[in-house]
Amino acid sequence: MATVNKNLSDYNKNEVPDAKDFRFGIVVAEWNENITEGLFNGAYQALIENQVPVQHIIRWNVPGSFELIYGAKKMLQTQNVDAVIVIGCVIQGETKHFDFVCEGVTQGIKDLNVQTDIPVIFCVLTDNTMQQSIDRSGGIHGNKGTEAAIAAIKMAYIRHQATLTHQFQHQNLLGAGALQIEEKPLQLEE
Ligand SMILES: Nc1c(NC[C@H](O)[C@H](O)[C@H](O)CO)[nH]c(=O)[nH]c1=O
Ligand SMILES: CC(=O)[C@@H](O)COP(=O)(O)O
Repeated sequence: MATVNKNLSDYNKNEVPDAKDFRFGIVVAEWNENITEGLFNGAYQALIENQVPVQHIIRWNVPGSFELIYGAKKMLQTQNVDAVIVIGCVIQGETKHFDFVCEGVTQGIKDLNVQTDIPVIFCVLTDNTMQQSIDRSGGIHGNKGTEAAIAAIKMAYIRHQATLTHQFQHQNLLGAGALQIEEKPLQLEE
């Protein structure tokens, strides 16, 4: 379904888990900041509306969407968060640079989702015109930042439930004697 057939800000609050105990990182690109600020506001308000305390939201800025990858990686490495939202707006210019930035960010954020245990939510507009970006950052098509925040809450909940399930299964196996605990000193990567 294309965005034109769905308002990005629409969501069913009854389907959103309780997010009061979750912590969220938001990395915001400064390129097209008139758009990325609108996306951030949509995400921030959606988190607050779903009981996320303001002190559980960490915001970092980066120069452009390509830097969202490194910013999100360092956020994951250094901050205690349950999900990260990356916010950017890439608009087609005269050259092929648009293609490479969009592909690079998409692949980079995908890689972080594969390589780390914390969900990273892709809130990057890749539009042909500024008007398309305006329409999707609080305009006629709603706010992709809102959509991203709800996705972040749902994915943080899925991660939390999966972790609990794994711990429960592990304890059961230990209790049944099916597992032996081997004490080894933690080896940190150089
Ligand atoms: N043209 C846009 C850019 N370009 C800048 C890159 O994202 C990057 O900062 C630069 O190549 C240095 O590494 N960034 C956007 O976010 N949006 C654009 O429309
Ligand atoms: C996505 C970009 O980097 C692009 O907006 C830059 O514009 P141009 O392709 O005209 O250099």
